[in-house]
Amino acid sequence: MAAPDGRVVSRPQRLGQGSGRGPKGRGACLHPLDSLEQKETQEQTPGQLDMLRKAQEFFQTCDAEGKGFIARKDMQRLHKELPLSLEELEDVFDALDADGNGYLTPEEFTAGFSHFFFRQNNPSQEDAGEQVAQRHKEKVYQSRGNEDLGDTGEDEEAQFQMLMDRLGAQKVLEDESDVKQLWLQLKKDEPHLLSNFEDFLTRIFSQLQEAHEEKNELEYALKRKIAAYDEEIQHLYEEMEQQIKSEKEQFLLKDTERFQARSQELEQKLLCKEQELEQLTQKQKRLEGQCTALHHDKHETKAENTKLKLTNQELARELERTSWELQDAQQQLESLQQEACKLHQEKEMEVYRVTESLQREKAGLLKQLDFLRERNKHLRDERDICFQKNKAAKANTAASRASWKKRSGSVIGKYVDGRGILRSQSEEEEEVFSIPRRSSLGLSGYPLTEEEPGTGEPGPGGPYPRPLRRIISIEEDPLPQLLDGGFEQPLSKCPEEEEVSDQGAQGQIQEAPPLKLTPTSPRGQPVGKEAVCKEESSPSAPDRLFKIVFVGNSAVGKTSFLRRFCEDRFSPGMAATVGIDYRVKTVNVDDSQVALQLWDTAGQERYRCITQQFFRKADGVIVMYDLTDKQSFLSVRRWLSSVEEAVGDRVPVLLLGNKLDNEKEREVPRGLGEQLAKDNNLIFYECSAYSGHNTKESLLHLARFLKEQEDTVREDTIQVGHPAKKKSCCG
Ligand SMILES: Nc1nc2c(ncn2[C@@H]2O[C@H](COP(=O)(O)OP(=O)(O)OP(=O)(O)O)[C@@H](O)[C@H]2O)c(=O)[nH]1
Ligand SMILES: [Ca+2]
Ligand SMILES: [Mg+2]
Repeated sequence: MAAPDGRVVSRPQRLGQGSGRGPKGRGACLHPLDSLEQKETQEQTPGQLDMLRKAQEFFQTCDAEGKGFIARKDMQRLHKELPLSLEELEDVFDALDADGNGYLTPEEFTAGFSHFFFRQNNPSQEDAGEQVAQRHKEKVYQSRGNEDLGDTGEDEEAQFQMLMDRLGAQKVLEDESDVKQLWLQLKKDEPHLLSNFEDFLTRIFSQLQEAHEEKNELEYALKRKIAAYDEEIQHLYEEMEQQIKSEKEQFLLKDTERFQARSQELEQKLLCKEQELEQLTQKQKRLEGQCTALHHDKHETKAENTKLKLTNQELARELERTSWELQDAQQQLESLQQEACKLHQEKEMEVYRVTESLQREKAGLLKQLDFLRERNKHLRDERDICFQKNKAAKANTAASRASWKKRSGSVIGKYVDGRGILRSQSEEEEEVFSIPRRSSLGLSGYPLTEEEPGTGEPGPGGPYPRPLRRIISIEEDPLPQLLDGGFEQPLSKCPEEEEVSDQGAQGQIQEAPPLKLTPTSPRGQPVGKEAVCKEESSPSAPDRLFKIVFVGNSAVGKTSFLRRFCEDRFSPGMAATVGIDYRVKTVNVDDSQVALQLWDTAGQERYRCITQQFFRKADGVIVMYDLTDKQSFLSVRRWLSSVEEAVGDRVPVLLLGNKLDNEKEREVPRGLGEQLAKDNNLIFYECSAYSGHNTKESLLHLARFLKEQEDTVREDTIQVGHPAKKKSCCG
């Protein structure tokens, strides 16, 4: 080991000696050498390391500037220091520049150093150097074989490794074993061929090296290309990324915009909804408030209701109690009213009686007075005549006197019942009628037949007993004595009148035929004051009497009408009727005498209850209204119902519209009266008491109707024995 070490070491020493600048350049380039050293330490043997160190020193000498590589001019600078020409240095550089790129890396330099160094030292005898080396090698092998066989193998191994290193086989050969075996074989068997083999190997490896480097270059180019491609791809990728990013951004922008628009829209909607919600909430709150208020009200109302109910119940109880009390009170009141009414009626009747009596008395007295005056005059005349006439006429005068006594009895019986007035009227009258005067009360038209039975005086109506003084009502016949069989001489046959008639003084009164007795008739024959009615006095006594009641409002003209009918005259400014009055009038109806007892009632309200009582026994009723006074017409219905109330509908009714003469002031059209009459089945006339229009016609119509009705009843009673039906009076 020492020998190869020494030899290998010697060559660098020489080189170092030759250059003499080893230590100087050594410190200039440490770094690449350090890396080399490390590598070499791992792979190279110590001899090789030594040589490598030498090579490195030389490399640093060449690379004076410490660039890390040696350029061609660096090598040419060694021309002065080395015993080599410029061309030779050029050749060395070219030989060392294995990859031919124009500069030498430390690896290239180190690899080619040894070989070239030896050839440099022996440029003319290259083979000789090789031979020397060969010999040296052989010597090494021999010494090894001789000294230690084990050491020989190792040496050979080292030699081979060196060769391999020199050739740079590690870079191109993976398995060195075949080459090694062949080398060993050749060394053993043909050592002279070894150098050839080594040359061959050198060439091979050099070519291989070249190929390898080419490959590396290609690889490098490829790598660069790949890098470029990669770069391009990267670029493209980046571009694409950029594009994608921008697209994405654009999309995002659009999306965002859309989203924003949408969100704005939604926000708007939300706002709207929120407002609506707010409104609704407010509404709800309001409603809730109302609800609460209502609830509260309801409660209050309920409470109030309950209270009211209780109050109501209390009130109802009170009402019931009160109504009971009221009923009691009413009953009491009713009884009191009835009592009062009764009292009132009694009082009224009393008043009426008194009034009537007074009136009648007055009227009777007046009439009596008239009559007596007449009689007085007549008697005076008679007396004068008597005195003047001779005695021959005396008998005649006596007869006349007897006759007077008899008539005057009847006549005075009618009018006079011993009235004191007569005396006061005239002394002569008193002389003539020396009758005791009595006061008498009665209705007007009452035939005053009352007479003291004890009076010796042959008074009027002498033969009858004097009846009790009383009020005549329609229910009683006012002249019963006249209808008596005992009464033989009716008023109409009064000798006075006869005489007057004879004498032609009055001339109007006709002698009535002898009274016919009609026992079948329930009615007496009336001889009322109006029987003296001159014009209407019928030739014969009436064979029937009808009582007719006259009603109607005050001032419609009832009294005027009766006056017109009975006396055929009209006096304006009549006083209102007081109580009740009556007149009798005999009329001729279909050849029979009918006496009409006409009851004139007072229309004033206060006499109504009296009037009412007169309906009951009436045969007919006349209801009168004033056709110039609407109110009187409107009252007709009330009058009709009063009549109906008292007698039902069995009595015929004559409806009269009076004052036809005053057409200007008419207020009730004729049609209304007609309609009312038609509706109530009445006889109807419009008349005038003033002009006398329709006064007789209307009453005759009623009288005829009553007569016919009575005839029918009579016939029915006799023939069939059934009650007759009421005839319709109108039409
Ligand atoms: N123009 C005119 N006036 C009349 C007529 N009939 C009566 N009068 C007047 O009417 C007024 C009342 O007449 P009366 O006959 O007293 O009336 P009454 O219906 O009897 O009245 P009471 O007795 O109160 O019920 C008097 O002034 C009459 O002159 C008539 O036909 N024509
Ligand atoms: Ca090179
Ligand atoms: Mg009257």
